[in-house]
Amino acid sequence: MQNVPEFYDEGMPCGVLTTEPLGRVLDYRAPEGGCWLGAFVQVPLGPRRVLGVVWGPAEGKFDQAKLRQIIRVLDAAPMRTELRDFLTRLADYTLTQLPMVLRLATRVPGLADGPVTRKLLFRDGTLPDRMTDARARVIAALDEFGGAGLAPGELAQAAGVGTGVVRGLVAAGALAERAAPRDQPFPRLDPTRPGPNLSDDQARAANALRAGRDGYGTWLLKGVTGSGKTEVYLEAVADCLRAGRQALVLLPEIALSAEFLTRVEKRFGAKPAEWHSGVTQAERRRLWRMVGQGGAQMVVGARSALFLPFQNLGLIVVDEEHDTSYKQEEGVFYNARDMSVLRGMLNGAQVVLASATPSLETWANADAGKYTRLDLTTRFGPNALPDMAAIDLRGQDLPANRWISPDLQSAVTARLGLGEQALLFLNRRGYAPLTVCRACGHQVACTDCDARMVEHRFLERLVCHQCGANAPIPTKCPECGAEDRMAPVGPGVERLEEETRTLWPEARVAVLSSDLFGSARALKAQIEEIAAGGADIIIGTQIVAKGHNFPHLTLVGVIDADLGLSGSDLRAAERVFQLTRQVAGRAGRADKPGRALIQTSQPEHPVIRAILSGDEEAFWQAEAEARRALSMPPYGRLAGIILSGPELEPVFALGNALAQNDAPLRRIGAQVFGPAPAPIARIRGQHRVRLLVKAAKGAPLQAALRDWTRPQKLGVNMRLVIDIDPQSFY
Ligand SMILES: Nc1ncnc2c1ncn2[C@@H]1O[C@H](COP(=O)(O)OP(=O)(O)OP(=O)(O)O)[C@@H](O)[C@H]1O
Ligand SMILES: [Zn+2]
Repeated sequence: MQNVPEFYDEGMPCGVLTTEPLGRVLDYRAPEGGCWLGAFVQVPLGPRRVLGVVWGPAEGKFDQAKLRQIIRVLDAAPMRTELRDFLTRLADYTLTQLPMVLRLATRVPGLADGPVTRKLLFRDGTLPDRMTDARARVIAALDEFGGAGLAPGELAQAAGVGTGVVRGLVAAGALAERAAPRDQPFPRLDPTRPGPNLSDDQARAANALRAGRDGYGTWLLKGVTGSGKTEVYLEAVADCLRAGRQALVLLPEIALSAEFLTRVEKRFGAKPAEWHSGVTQAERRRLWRMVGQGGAQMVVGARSALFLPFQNLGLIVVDEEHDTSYKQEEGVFYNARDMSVLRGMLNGAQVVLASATPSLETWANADAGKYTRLDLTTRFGPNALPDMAAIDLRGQDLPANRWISPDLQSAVTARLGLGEQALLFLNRRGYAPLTVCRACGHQVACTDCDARMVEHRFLERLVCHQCGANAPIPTKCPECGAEDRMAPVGPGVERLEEETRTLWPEARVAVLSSDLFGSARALKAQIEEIAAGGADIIIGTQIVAKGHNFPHLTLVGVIDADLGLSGSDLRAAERVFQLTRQVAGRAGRADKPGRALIQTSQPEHPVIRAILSGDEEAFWQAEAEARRALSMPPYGRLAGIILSGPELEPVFALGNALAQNDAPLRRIGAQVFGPAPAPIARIRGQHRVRLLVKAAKGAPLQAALRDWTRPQKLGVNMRLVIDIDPQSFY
């Protein structure tokens, strides 16, 4: 964007990108007082007022005399060039309309509100004649906030006193009330505070990051579970803050992680700003404005934090970078991990991808020298990695409807005897994955989806995991009408809990599954209670694998390691490897050694062998070879095409038309596979058909896909979605 005017005087034509799906920039006249390039504005569109951003010069395609005027400039820092470039590049890469992407960057409550002030309390220099403990706490709380004001209620809460104490200080003249902007800066983090003493490995990694902090570069920080990756990247955060720049740390399941916030507070003296769905609207508005003005130094967030309007972003950390939740699979299909690298490049910021079990994509980029790899090979402190062993289920005497083998049972009993915790891992929510009629064999399925209904005994309902529909648990077969012959088949965590309570009636059992808690807050509280020793046996789905520290936990039992292996998914092996090693890595993180027992019917399977041997490099080498041989990602490129609509036939016809008119793809040497019914052929009543496009790594895939799909007309209510670099194939 060269030679673009930075400011538009009143009446000057300029181009505005709105969040309406129009597919182009519209021309308007600059408002009274003019406007900056990048300004957030309100513009008239037909009879409505819509949100937009001043994107550049007017396109000049309209009658300039008839241009309407921008209604007003919103009270927010103009969007910076880097962010506008980022949104444009992301839209091009993901083949999404730019307005859809702009929506991701403006999803904040109260953006259109005018400047709002409220009454806040500030220190007035004097101290009251009569000091009490409570009063001292209030003064200290305000000082800790670094000169910013607080509302009376917030101040009382921060100090842990009643509002009467605060009112008393106002009356005594020690606090003054002043009108101040509603959104106040976040407490200052102090990056000059000394960090912990680092191990040699950690210090080496931290120094390498320090040497590269002055511009763009991507690092893979690969450290075994419990090696202290967090401490290493917090050093990079400290360097970034010292340089006066802002840091962003992306975490999966940030809403569940109080521990991370406490660690930051211990390191820098204040908590970072948080951005995720569990944060109140008022806090989201405050954060969004403050990152734009430099009033927030460090943000911890979910993937959407990548779209925040940072004033001067110097570092992006993607923790647990292999985590599948970084891929958004609705609306705009993007991978926050890959897009972090793009944003880092455009911002001249350092990017750190951290994981014990990196994705093969990242491993390969490090292998090819595009990313710099840093290794932490041992756990921090005296602890070793857990000892791992398989339990061969073929040799175990397991009665019907039982999943805990005798070997695993005695191992758990032994740990409980020592007062330690055990974790049983099963990646299946609910009570039983199938409800089957014993008379006719009928399996209860969702009426709107191609999916079996999952029994949730906690809810006393059958639930569809695709669309969330639910129904009572039938006593009579909906197919043959037989009474009382419906039976649950297979285990889910709720059923495993039942078995656990039978085997260890005295033990305190905690089940961690996202659907068992009414709120993220309740789930977070349960996680903290477990960490404090408030349970003997923990039963969990994949949420337990994500970076938690449970100091009393010394034994991990994986109930069914074969669960993900049979899938035809490109990444099935990689996923099983990552998840199992991550879960195992929860054991023995404090002073007592840990052990992980893996129940499997195929202990000779190469993936199971790789999990047990701990020879991770050999695993990645073998995976890399297999993918290279097939030119599959990361050594080739894929795009998924998902067609859907209320009637199957026109959806399939569209798929066939695409497959037959594949010249634009052939021109770049790409191949198209399909159409085929999607593995889940119907969701919410919509029939789904897939095609898969495969291209060589350097091929101009996006341009070809655009040329290929553009001529096709979609019927009523039909959808065509392109998923670049697909992660799931359902
Ligand atoms: N230099 C250090 N000084 C003191 N304690 C440390 C240090 N490094 C790590 N620790 C402690 O070791 C534990 C593990 O560290 P951390 O959680 O950072 O590991 P990790 O590599 O992120 O693990 P995972 O990948 O399993 O989540 C934590 O309790 C942390 O406080
Ligand atoms: Zn359904």
